[in-house]
Amino acid sequence: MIWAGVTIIINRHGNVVVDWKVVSGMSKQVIDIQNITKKVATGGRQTNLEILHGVSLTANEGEFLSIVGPSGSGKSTLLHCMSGLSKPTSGLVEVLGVDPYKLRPSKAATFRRTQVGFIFQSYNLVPALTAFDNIVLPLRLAHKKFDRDQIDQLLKKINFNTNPNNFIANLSGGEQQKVAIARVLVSNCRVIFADEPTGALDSVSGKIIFGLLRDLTKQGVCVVMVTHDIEMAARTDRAITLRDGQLRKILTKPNAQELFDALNDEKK
Ligand SMILES: Nc1ncnc2c1ncn2[C@@H]1O[C@H](COP(=O)(O)OP(=O)(O)OP(=O)(O)O)[C@@H](O)[C@H]1O
Repeated sequence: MIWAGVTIIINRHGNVVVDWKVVSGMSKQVIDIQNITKKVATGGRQTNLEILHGVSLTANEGEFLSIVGPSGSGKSTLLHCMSGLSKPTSGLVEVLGVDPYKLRPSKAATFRRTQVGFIFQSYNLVPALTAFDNIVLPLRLAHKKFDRDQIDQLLKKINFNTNPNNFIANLSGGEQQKVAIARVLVSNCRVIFADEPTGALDSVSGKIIFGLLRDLTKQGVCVVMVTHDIEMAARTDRAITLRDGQLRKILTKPNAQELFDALNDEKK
């Protein structure tokens, strides 16, 4: 059904999915996932656990999208499937017009290095390198030039108040998270997937990081962020709620109360 420029889809679980692809005057669609499921093998038994049950979603350039939901609802799994890191069991994924699961390994590596950025819950830093070398690693791999002063300025901006020549093991959790964020901020990618990017940060640093991600969206970058922080999700353009591996609600320009109610309703 197409209504007022928006496609409304009822998926096989009876959930309403809003497809913004055709909204008039909106910017270009950069993420399109259709009806994805994800099953994983569990334990020693030959049984599969289905974590995602037919999730469909699109996002546009310059859009800040948040994914909220209770622990274990499938947020990280969805982000990994969307971003090309974990192939869904079924369904379609397109990022920047490309199905990342159909790329040859070398092309997939280039795509991940140059077009999309990831801020992982577990930071995914290289322990044998310093903070600075971790930040510039993707740039070096892509043979891109970088300006040391600009990186130092960025580190100052995000309150990274320790020596960037320190090795990762000698940094606090929050400092490691800032390194992971800085690595993505300098990469000039067009889509950023962030899994609880401010989870280990003090509230001032969290606000600064959110502001920097918001600035990137103003330059056309699409940011997809998993978060437990309702106040932060309330400052994104669109929030989706997930429960038991299903997309439940899509809230455009949500406010904190709406989000709280949406998550609380799900518990009833
Ligand atoms: N490889 C796996 N094998 C077995 N179970 C898994 C696997 N990956 C995820 N799960 C389970 O799937 C569910 C969803 O996990 P996921 O990490 O996506 O949830 P989440 O919403 O991101 O949780 P949180 O908010 O706690 O980070 C959880 O119950 C988790 O234990």
